Formats: sequence, structure tokens, C-alpha cells
Amino acid sequence: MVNEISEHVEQLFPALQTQRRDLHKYAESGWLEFRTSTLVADRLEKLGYALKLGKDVIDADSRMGLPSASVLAEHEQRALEQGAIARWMPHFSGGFTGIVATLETGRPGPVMGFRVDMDALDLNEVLDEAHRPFREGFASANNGMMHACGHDGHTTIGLGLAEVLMQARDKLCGTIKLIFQPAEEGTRGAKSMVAAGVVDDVDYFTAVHIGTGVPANHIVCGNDTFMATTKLDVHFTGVASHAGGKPEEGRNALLAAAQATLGLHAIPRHSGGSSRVNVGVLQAGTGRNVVASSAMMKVETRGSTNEVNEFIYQQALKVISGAAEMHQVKFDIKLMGAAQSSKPTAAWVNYIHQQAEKLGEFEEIIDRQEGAAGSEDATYMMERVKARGGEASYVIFGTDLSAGHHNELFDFDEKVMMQGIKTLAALALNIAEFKGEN
Ligand SMILES: O=C(O)C[C@H](NC(=O)Cc1c[nH]c2ccccc12)C(=O)O
Repeated sequence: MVNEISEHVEQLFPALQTQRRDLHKYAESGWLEFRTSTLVADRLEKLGYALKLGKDVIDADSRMGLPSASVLAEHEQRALEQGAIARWMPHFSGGFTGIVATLETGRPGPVMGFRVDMDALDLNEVLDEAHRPFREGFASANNGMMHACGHDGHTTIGLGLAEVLMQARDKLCGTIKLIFQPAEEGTRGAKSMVAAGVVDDVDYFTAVHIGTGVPANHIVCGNDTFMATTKLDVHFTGVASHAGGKPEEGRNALLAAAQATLGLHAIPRHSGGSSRVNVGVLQAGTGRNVVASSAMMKVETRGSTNEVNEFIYQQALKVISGAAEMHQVKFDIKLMGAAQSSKPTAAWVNYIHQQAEKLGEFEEIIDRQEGAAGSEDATYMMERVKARGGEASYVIFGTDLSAGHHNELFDFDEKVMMQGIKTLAALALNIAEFKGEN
């Protein structure tokens, strides 16, 4: 069976490459995946999946870091101009760009959930002959948006898996649930899908990522290093005044933000685990001789456990209010994203290892990745599945990269998509071989 699947996936490669390059060219960042989601929905319906879309899979109030109504409308319009399929758009309009595709085999068995993400980053792709996407005509056509983290590959893996599993449906049991998530960057989207209940019936859950520094032909069966994180936008509002004539009448928002930045980076460590804090954006002021009346900063905190992140976050709130008090300015804090820490379950990691071994394609099969310290909101899904007694893991398929993630020259070796599809398909097809811990 595995051999048949492998052959099928290899036949699909040219189509996968075309699909990935199309998504790459029309990169859409979080909550704005309008073209992407209409194409994904259309493809999944044609394959024969039962679909749940938009508000049925995204809880409106649990969305974080949603762009403004005017930005949403503008990008919906652009998506239509760039080939979005209009009849699907009403489902996704207003920032509800999520899809869950279900295949009921009609035979008894578990519910297996697979999660891929669809969003691009807010980044300008390099338009230079030295960069393959430009050279071969699929660099981002969308200014300020770029697939620089491989989610174009993840979405393509999800669609390829959908095709392969549908073709092999007579050999499957239980239920297959394919989850296409918006707005992973900034950890904004997953929580709203969990709140809508999309993983409430999932017994075995697997999320995927390509790259992340893992070498080609290596697989990490259970990434174990995700940090809990909180993302904040902070606005300081002061009073403008003549910087020479009446500086004492001003209330300096720039200084409050600068003070807060230094204070944030000086938050003490926590003995319970590692932590991070970053002020990634700091903007303030309007003119050289004007006391700055406004300032904005984008902040994130992280911790190796939820508790450590909560400690750093609470300290951050005190630093921000303290800096505002010091300069007598007002402040406003908006929660823009969040994720938990989460660990994969051992039995599921072992099963993934066993299936990867059977495929015979990997040079190295690593159970747990140590050291790296990113965040992921798939952790909300993992924790929800685990809380109900299910199994969950986060798999990384290594690949050669042209530059690091979130870099303007990012690109990956597209062959990794085949390894991803083969491995995930094997998890579903051979589920009878899964042995729980007890
Ligand atoms: O917090 C975010 O915005 C999510 C973003 N996530 C990623 O970059 C994914 C990621 C980071 N490190 C790893 C390691 C393994 C898999 C995925 C990742 C991050 O950590 O900044």
C-alpha cells in the first residue's frame, strides 16, 4: 500500500509544484487568505470532501490580530481580481478564512486530524535574478506579503494529502479531518478554530511544518520546543508642544515608549524555564521640534511554560504602565496573538517514527527536536486533543533552504512536499498498526 501511495505522490509532483508556486505568487497574510481559501475549498469539494467553512469553523470573537474592516474589504477585492473563486467568497468574507474538510469512510475507526496553515508574512520578497521565485516567475505579486515560512508548501501538502487519501478511501477507516488554518503568523488563528470546536472530536492530531533548520531527508516526529507567547500592540498618547518654547507643556509619548522598551528588555528571568521578550516595532513622533504626542510599539513575550510566559507578560504590563506614569501619558494595550506551550504525546511520536521508518525515505528519524525556540498556535489544538485523552504531535520535514525563515530570500526544495504527503498518508492508511501506551 505504501508503495502505491508513493508512486501516486510522485506522479502528482508537477501538479504540486504548480500549486505551490501559484500560492507563493499570490501570497496573502493572516486573515486575508481570501484567494487561497476559495481555491482550497473548491479543490476539496471537487475531490469529494464534506466542507465546513468560515464562521462554522472560526469563532468570531476568538480571532486575534484581525486587520481593520477596510483592509479586509480591500484584500477581498484584490483576491477576486487575482483569481479567487467568487462563489466561495461569502463564506470567508470579513476574515473567516478557515476550512475543515472531512472524509467519512463509513468504517469504524478513530478521527484523525491533520492541520496545515495558509498565511504569508508581512515582508517584501526580493525581486532579483539570484532568487529562484523571481527567476522562475512566481515571486510574490503582492507588495508587503511573502510566503517566507513555507506555508504555501503546507497548504499544498494538505491538498496533496486530500487527493491521495480520497483515491485510497477504500483502504481507510474512521474519519479524516483536514484543517486549513489562517493566521498562524503572530499566533492569531488557531485559538478561534479550537473555540469553534473543530478538534473536539479528533482522536489523533498531527500538525506539520517544513524546514526550520532541519536538514533535508530528516524528519522530526515530535517537535518539543514550542514556547508559550503573548503578542501585544501598545499605543501611548501624550500631548504635543513646542520643544524649544514650552517643553514643560508636552507629555512625551516617545520617551514613554523608549523607557518601556528598555524596561521590557530588562525584565528578570524566571527560574521555572527560559523566556524571551522582544520589542520588534517602535514608532513615535511627528516632527523634530515637536514633543512627540504618540508612540506605538509591537511587543511579544515568550516562556518555555505557560507559567513562565505569564510571569513575563505580567511584568511587561507593569513596565508599560510604569513608563506611561513616569511621562504622564495615556496608554492602551491590545492583545494581538497568543499561543500555549505544548508537548507531543509519546505514543503518537512513536507511531510517526515507525511509519517514517517504513517509508524508507529518511536518512534520519528524530523523535524530539531540542533547543530551537519558536512558538506555534497549533499548540491550542494539541492541548485540546490531549485534554480529551487523544494523541497529538507536531512533525517537521527537513529541507534545504535558500535563506532562513522570515527572510526575503526564503525558498525551499519542493521535493519535501512529497515526503510530507507520503508520511501523513501512511499515518492514516496504517492506523490499525497504532498501539496506544496502555
Ligand atoms: O510566534 C509567532 O509569531 C509564530 C512564529 N512561528 C514560527 O516561526 C514557527 C517556528 C519557529 N520555530 C519553529 C521550530 C519548529 C517548527 C516551527 C517553528 C514564531 O515563533 O515567531
